[in-house]
Amino acid sequence: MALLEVNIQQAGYQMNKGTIANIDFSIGQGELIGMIGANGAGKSTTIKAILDELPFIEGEILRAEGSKLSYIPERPLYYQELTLWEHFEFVAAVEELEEEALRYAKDILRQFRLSAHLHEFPGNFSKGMQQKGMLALALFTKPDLLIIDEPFMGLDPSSTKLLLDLLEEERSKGKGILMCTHILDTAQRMCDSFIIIEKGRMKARGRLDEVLEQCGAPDGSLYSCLDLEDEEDEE
Ligand SMILES: Nc1ncnc2c1ncn2[C@@H]1O[C@H](COP(=O)(O)OP(=O)(O)OP(=O)(O)O)[C@@H](O)[C@H]1O
Repeated sequence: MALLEVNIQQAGYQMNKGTIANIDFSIGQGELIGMIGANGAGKSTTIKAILDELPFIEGEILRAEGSKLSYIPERPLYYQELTLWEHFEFVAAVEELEEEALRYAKDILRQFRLSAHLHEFPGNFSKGMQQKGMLALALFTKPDLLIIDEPFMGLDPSSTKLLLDLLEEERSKGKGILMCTHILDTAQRMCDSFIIIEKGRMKARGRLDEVLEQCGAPDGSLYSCLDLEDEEDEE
C-alpha cells in the first residue's frame, strides 16, 4: 500500500465548517509530491489534517503500518531550554534511536555548517540556521515519510542546494515526501507530481502535464495553475 492515503471530505478549525474539502491523494515510496497554492489556499490546513491536529475532520487518513513520519513546520519550533545538540539527544532518547543516528545527525549538521553551534540555543540562531536545524532534526530519525512546509524559507543558495541533494537522496532510498512550496520553478523541476489547492479545494492532481491540462493551461507552467488573485484579502 501507499505510505499515506489522504481522503478528506471536509476539515477545519470549527465544527462542521470546512476550511478544506474534497482533497484526496496518496504518496508512494520514492515519490516526491509538491503541494502548491496561493497564500491562504489551505496547504498548511491539509498538513494539519494529515497530522490529526484539526478540531474537525470528516474523511480518512491512512498510514502504512509501522511507517515513521517526520514533519517540518513552516516556522521552526525549538525548546527554549535545550541547546541544538540536546534536541538531537532528546529525540534520540525518546525514539530509542541507535548511536548511528546521532553520527548521521552530526554529518548533516556539518554539511549545513552548524557544527560550531551545537552547544548554543537555537532561539538565538538566524532564521536560516533555525530552518537547517529543523531539517536536520527531521532527517536524522530516518523517516519513511517526510512532510515539509516551505523547506527553502530563509536558506542561502548553498544550503538550498544541499537540501535539494538530501531530499533527492531520501527519495532514492524509497522515502515519500510531501512538500509545500511557493518556489515553483524548483518544485516543477524536482517533484514527480503535484496537488494544486485553491480556496480549500483540490483544483488539480497528477504529473506536471496532467495538472497543466486540468488547470486549462497545457502549454503553461505551474504559475498558470495559480489564480494569483486568490489571496485572503479578497472578500
Ligand atoms: N488556526 C486557525 N484558525 C482558524 N482559521 C485558520 C487557522 N489557520 C489558518 N486558518 C485559515 O484557513 C485558511 C487556509 O490557511 P492555510 O494556513 O492552510 O493556508 P496556506 O495555503 O498554508 O497559506 P500560506 O501559503 O500563506 O502558508 C485561511 O483562510 C486561514 O485564515
